[in-house]
Amino acid sequence: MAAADSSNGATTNASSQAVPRPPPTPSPLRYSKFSQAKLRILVTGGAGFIGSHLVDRLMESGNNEVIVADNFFTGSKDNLRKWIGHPNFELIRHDVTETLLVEVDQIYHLACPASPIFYKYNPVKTIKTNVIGTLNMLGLAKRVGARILLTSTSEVYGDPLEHPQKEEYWGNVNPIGVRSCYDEGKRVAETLMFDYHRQHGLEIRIARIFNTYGPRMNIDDGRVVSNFIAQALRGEELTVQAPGTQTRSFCYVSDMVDGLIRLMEGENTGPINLGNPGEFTMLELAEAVKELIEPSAQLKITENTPDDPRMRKPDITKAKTLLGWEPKVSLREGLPRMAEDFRLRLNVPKK
Ligand SMILES: O=C(O)[C@H]1O[C@H](OP(=O)(O)OP(=O)(O)OC[C@H]2O[C@@H](n3ccc(=O)[nH]c3=O)[C@H](O)[C@@H]2O)[C@H](O)[C@@H](O)[C@@H]1O
Repeated sequence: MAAADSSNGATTNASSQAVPRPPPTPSPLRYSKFSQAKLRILVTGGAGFIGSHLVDRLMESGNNEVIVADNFFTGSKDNLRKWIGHPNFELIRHDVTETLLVEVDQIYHLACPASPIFYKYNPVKTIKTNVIGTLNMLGLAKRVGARILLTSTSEVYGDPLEHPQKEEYWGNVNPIGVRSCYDEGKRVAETLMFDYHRQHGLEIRIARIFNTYGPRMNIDDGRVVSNFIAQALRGEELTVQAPGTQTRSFCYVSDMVDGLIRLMEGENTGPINLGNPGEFTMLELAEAVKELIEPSAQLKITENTPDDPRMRKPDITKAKTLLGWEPKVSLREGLPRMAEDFRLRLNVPKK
C-alpha cells in the first residue's frame, strides 16, 4: 500500500515532503505523438504557392505546430508573413538536399520548383532536390516514425497515351529530355517512397498533383494561368504556345489543399490523382481570361518548348471513392479570385 502511495507521489513520509519536487523537465517531444497534445508537422517547400496555403489550413486548425523548411528559391517569406512570430510556427531556411533533424509526427514534402522555367533553370539541382531531398526526408521520417506525404505530379505520366490518366497508367516519359529532371526526378521520388514503405514499414502518402492555380502564385512564375492573368492585367498579349490545342485541367488551390490533407489523414498510401477534371485547351483558357478579366486582350501564338504534353486530365475516381474528395471551385470562379490577388500585387486599379 505504501509503495503504491509513493509511486503516485502521495507518500506521507515527512522527510520526502520536505524535499521540493524538481520542475518537470521540458521535453523536446512534448507535442509529438508521444503526448498527443498537438501534432507537430513539417512542411518542406512551405513558403511556396501550394505550401503556404497548406500551412494556413494546418495553422488555422489550432491543433498543430507547423515547421516550414524552405530554401526560398521559388518560395517567399511574404507568403507566411501572418504566421511569423506565432508560438505554433517556425520557419527554417533550409535546402532539403541537406539533412534536417527535427522531431515531427507528419511531413508534407513539397519542396521542389514546379514551374518548367524554374525547374529547367538548374536541372541538376532539380533532380538532386527530388532524389536526395526525398531520401533525406524519408530518412527523417524513418528516424522519428513520422508519416510522410510526397507531392508528386501529373508529369509522371509524361506525354500520356491514355486519356484521362488513371493512377495505374505507367506513363510516356522521355528519360533524357529537358523536362526529365522534374518528371523522372518525381518518378524516382515515388520509387523511394514505396521502397521505404516496403523495406522499413514507413507510413507513406503520394499525391499526383495536376496543374494548380490561385492567389500567391509568383507573378512571373512562367506557368500558363499566371502568365495569362499577369499579361491581361498589364495590357500585354496573351502568349498561347503553339499549337494552342494542347489541354490541361486546372485545380483551384483551396481544393488542392483539402485533397492533400484528406490524403495525409486517410488510410491510403496512393498514389492518388488530385486535380480538377475540367479540361481546357490553351486557346480556351486564353478566351476565358479575356472574357472574365480583360475583354480587350489580344492573343499571340508563340513557340512551344520540347516534350510539352499534348493533353492532360485526371481520372479522380480514386480520390472520390477513397478520400471522399472532389474539387468545388470551377475555372470560371477561380480565375477572377486569382486575378484580384494579382491586381493588388501589380497595383493595377480596378476598371
Ligand atoms: O502548373 C502545374 O501544376 C504544373 O506545371 C508544369 O506543367 P505544365 O502543364 O507544363 O505547366 P505550364 O507551364 O503552365 O504549361 C501548361 C500549358 O500551357 C502552355 N503555355 C504556357 C505558358 C504560356 O505563357 N503560354 C502557354 O500557352 C504550355 O505550352 C503548356 O501546354 C509542371 O511541370 C507540373 O509539374 C506542375 O504540376
